[in-house]
Amino acid sequence: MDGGEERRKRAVGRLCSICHEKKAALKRPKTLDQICRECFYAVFEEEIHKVIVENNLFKPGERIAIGASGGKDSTVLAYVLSKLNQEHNYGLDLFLLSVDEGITGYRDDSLETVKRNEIQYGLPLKIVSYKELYGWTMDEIVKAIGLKNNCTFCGVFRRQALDRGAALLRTDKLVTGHNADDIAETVLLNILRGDIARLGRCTQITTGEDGPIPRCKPFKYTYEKEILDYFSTECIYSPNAYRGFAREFIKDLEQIRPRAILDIIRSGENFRISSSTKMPEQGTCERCGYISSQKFLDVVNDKVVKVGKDFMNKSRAVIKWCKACVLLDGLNRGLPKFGIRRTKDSQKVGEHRVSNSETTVANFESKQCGNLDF
Ligand SMILES: Nc1ncnc2c1ncn2[C@@H]1O[C@H](COP(=O)(O)OP(=O)(O)OP(=O)(O)O)[C@@H](O)[C@H]1O
Repeated sequence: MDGGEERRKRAVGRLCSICHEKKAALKRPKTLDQICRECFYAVFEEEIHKVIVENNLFKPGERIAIGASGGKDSTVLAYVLSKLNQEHNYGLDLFLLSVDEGITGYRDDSLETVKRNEIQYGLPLKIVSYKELYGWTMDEIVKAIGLKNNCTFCGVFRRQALDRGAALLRTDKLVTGHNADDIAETVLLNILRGDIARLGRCTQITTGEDGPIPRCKPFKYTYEKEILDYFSTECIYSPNAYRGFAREFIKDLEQIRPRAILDIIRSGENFRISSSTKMPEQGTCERCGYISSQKFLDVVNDKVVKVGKDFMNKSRAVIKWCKACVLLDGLNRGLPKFGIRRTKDSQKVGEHRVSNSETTVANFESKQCGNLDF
């Protein structure tokens, strides 16, 4: 093609800026390049491969659980990861891991998608359910607690359920389909909540290396818009989640300036956390015995106890419980708001205190749908 012909085709504004042959089918939000579908698939997969290699996400021989919700992100992740694993000989053993929260009309539908993916991609599937792990479905929890705080239960239980499922599969890592938009939203939410500890963690591509199972986000730099194979299913129990407002805000910013999503992630990455900032404790829950990478709560009869204080001079024993156990205990005792309600005693940002006649819990954070630190 001579220069004049090429310019003419470009002037039409419809030719793929990569192959210069086919009609452009979409405009990439990151680069604003107009490209054809075939080139899009190729660059999309190539970028994920680059992220995996440059960040040393996997080692040959590792067993990897893919958090498979049946939504668009994790479905695309399962497909792309199994493709790249074969094409580039990563040498990974891949598994689909699904958590059934027990949400009728939502997760039961998307689990059908995961079951289809099991067959299509030839990846073994493990499903763990809230009912079998905690004795409650989300439908039952919502009946007990209402719609306001149910996202806290769902987020805390899901996080632990994924860890437990990954342990059952004996996997070395868990990957999730969190994308660039999710991470930008989380950066904003953590800033809005003044949660510096989580802000530091939420932009890391791999987290929890000191916990039960490291988690990776291969889609950290991938725009939601570009994650195709779309199965848009918004959770029926989270219509008003605070995260939704952050999401809308990010979408508005993206309209004005498509790079805004990557810029917010970069801002989060560049925040420096002061060495005096107190980070959440990690360890083993003394109730369920499960290692948790989440913040632990100190529970003492009738006493307000702050995490990290010296307990030697206290007369009664301190029990360290993970968040899932505190929430579950509240549910089982008919106190569904236990571990959630904010009281006027709470003074620090993000510190919630819940009291009843037996127990007092400090430093407990109520969060809306989606963990703020994944
Ligand atoms: N029930 C679940 N079972 C297994 N993994 C899950 C489940 N829910 C969420 N995940 C994992 O966490 C990631 C982020 O979940 P989130 O609920 O934010 O959904 P999302 O951004 O809509 O992603 P998706 O489109 O994959 O559902 C998912 O991509 C998936 O890897």
